[in-house]
Amino acid sequence: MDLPRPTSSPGLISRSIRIDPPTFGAAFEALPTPRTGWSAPDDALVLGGDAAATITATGTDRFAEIRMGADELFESGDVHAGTEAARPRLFGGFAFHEGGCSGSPWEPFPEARFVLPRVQVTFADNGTWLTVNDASTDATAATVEERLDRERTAIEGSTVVDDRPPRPGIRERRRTTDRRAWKRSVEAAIERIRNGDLRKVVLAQALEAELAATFPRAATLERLTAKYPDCHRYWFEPDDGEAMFFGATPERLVSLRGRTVETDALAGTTGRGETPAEDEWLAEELLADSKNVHEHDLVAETIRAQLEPYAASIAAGSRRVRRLATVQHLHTPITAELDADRHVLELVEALHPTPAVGGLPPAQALETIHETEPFDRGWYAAPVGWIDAAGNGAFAVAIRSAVAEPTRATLFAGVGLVADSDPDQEWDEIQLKYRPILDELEADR
Ligand SMILES: C=C(O[C@H]1C=CC=C(C(=O)O)[C@@H]1O)C(=O)O
Repeated sequence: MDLPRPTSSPGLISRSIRIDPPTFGAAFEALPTPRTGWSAPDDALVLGGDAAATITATGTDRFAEIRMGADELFESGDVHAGTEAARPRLFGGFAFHEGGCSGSPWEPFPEARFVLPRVQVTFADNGTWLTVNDASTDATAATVEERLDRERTAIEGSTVVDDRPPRPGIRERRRTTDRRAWKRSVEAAIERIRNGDLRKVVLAQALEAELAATFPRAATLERLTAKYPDCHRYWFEPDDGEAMFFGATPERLVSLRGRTVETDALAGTTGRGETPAEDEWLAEELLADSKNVHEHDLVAETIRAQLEPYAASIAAGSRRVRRLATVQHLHTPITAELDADRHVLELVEALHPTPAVGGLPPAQALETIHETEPFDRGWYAAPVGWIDAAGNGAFAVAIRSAVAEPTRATLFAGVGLVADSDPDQEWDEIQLKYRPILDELEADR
């Protein structure tokens, strides 16, 4: 952890001011690297640049280590945030597996990494805010305020025009898993399920796309942000290298505010129709389909059971259909009141991986994933989100995601398998789940 701070230091100093709203592109380009971003249906759009503090961790204790680092960072501070959305928050995520992030394209990504942006632009309901955070020993209110003035000049004076470069186009595609290998893997998993020691497993694939032009970061993220307002959108540039992990996920892992918890069971999928009537028909069919309902209910029941040890009460809504741009999912919203004050990372650790991305029983499912998938999941399908000084936070499951390098993108998508899954249908479902990112890579026609 990189937090030099003697006891005499005031700790974290944070100052915010309201600024004239820059365009997304101007703010993104003006921010120092490595950049971080977060946007959710009930939250402001936050763009972060550089790090006032970076907390990393590895292994089974990674959740507790990040929490200890956050508690230390937030222990004392001189904070004038101006608005709630601009208060100091650590943004980051975890690897799916402990010991993950070994192979390409994950080398630059630690197993867990959270960043308090040094410079942050927050597009909130009550205006656009510029924030400077500093946790170094020589920081004073005066140096932070001077930096804020300089950053304001840089962002408001940014000459970046909002020219939205075209989508890059794809020169070549490479799959980690061809159709034959996929069929074999799915059949083996189904056999294990039928033999009784596994109830459900989520198997994923990766797709590497060589791009015909440089990946346009700002334009892609701006388009994803605008196109998926109902999803959690996120991006993380690691300290080293030129990679960026990003995506727009419909799946919330957990959010905690005070003692109120909100989470979602999201599993069971069908496509979108050509017309509203066809959409409706597909949705009705999904709600009545026993394979999808079983796949979904395993997730909803497990989330409830995982929350139970922490909750004074839990309530689940009715199973419904959540319609997204390219797919429709079965969705059960779940809320809980905690029995005591807790940190959001306790809940993240208890819930990850839900059977929407892992399986049941967890140990057998993870073993099947390890044995079957010929690539490293890295941060795919893992928790990404934020934590604040009070231990509140919001985390999403990083699906519908990719790692972008200057001229290459690696996309990830998975499907839940139960006893009566069909390999061909599951293959098609994976192709649909690549769409949100692929649509941003394929050349404009
Ligand atoms: C694992 C993924 O989706 C999960 C979330 C919703 C529906 C799912 C399904 O129906 O298989 C998956 O459990 C993915 O998109 O990579």
